Amino acid sequence: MQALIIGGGIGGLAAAIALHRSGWRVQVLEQAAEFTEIGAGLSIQPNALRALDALELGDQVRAQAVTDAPVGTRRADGTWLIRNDVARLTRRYGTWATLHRADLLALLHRALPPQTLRPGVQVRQVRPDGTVVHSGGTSTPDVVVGADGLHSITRRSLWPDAPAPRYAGYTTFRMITAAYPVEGSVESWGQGDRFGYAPLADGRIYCYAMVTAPPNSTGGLADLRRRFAGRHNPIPALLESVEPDAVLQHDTYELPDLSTYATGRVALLGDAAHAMTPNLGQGAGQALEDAVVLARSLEAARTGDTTVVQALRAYDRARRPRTQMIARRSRQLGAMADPARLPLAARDAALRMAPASVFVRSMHPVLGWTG
Ligand SMILES: Cc1cc2nc3c(=O)[nH]c(=O)nc-3n(C[C@H](O)[C@H](O)[C@H](O)COP(=O)(O)OP(=O)(O)OC[C@H]3O[C@@H](n4cnc5c(N)ncnc54)[C@H](O)[C@@H]3O)c2cc1C
Repeated sequence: MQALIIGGGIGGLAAAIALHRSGWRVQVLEQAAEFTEIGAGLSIQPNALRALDALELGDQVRAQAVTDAPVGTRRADGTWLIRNDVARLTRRYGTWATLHRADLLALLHRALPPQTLRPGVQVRQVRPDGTVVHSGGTSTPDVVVGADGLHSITRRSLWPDAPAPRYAGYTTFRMITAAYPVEGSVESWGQGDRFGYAPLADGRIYCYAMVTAPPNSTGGLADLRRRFAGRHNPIPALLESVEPDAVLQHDTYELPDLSTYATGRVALLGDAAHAMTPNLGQGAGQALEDAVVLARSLEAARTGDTTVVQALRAYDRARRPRTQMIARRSRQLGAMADPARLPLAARDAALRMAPASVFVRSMHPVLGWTG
């Protein structure tokens, strides 16, 4: 039984590992000449780490990550909005981790035999019968997995009526600064903007900012330094140490809910199925969960106990409600930061009325995945 995976990002490589381990012949087609990730950090929440454990990669991730750093949320003046008891959180939900995206991708890449990976091959069309037309010819595998991201050609080929990605209302900046002492993994909420920082294992700091703005309207590092100049420490210092070409800036899009993640012998996975806003740090985590569940659903098809079509329907039933719930919660959390929707005073009052941690509470069913 042969599985063809379109896209070699975190989701595609994780799916390839899960399917390869359960006995499928796997090919990953990746349009880029190499399997690479952008220069940014990644939060691995407890549920995502459990999915990596299911792929037998959790310990390698823990070894390369900062785990269970103190987490909290500050107001723009530096006073604490939420300060979490990390020991309690870890006991309740499991370990948190932050690592460099490239380290995670390299680790996934190493777990696959080289002959499964085909970089430099671009998919041009996926036909309803599961035939994949690409720059290297055509392929007719037993199952096709579209793990090709927000602008998925798999989705555009076979879900022609699916709604287009929509603008989430803010620009996102990501950067890695030089080593700097920080108190843990912190988010600072201002009016219409947020700034986050978290240590990486080598002492450097992964930073991100989200600024409410119309699309194509914000102007790079200079803008960012001006905007956060009066913010509490260490934010201005972190921004001073950033090299201009280390800043990744892009308008943030999310995918409206699809009515199914599977059609015939083709399934969507990761951002191709459910690209979500980054507020809960769950997009890659959900792609990892998808990969584990997809391989389990397809196991019965590999052994002949069910058909691929039925197995992919089971995958869709298992994954769509959860991923769409998480996308909704992530959107709601992002809306709290938008002063046009919730003025600052009302937001802080709402947060004060929920003293434990609205963030952790909103994440409770999200983190609770047991596979
Ligand atoms: C600002 C920001 C911060 C985030 N932070 C976090 C976080 O902390 N934690 C977390 O869990 N998630 C986070 N996410 C979400 C996470 O980055 C994504 O959900 C995840 O990377 C999606 O992985 P993927 O493999 O589904 O898609 P992608 O990473 O988009 O990979 C798709 C791959 O398919 C390839 N491809 C596309 N089209 C074709 C084609 N036609 N032919 C062949 N190959 C093709 C692409 O080149 C690419 O390699 C964040 C997202 C953003 C925007």
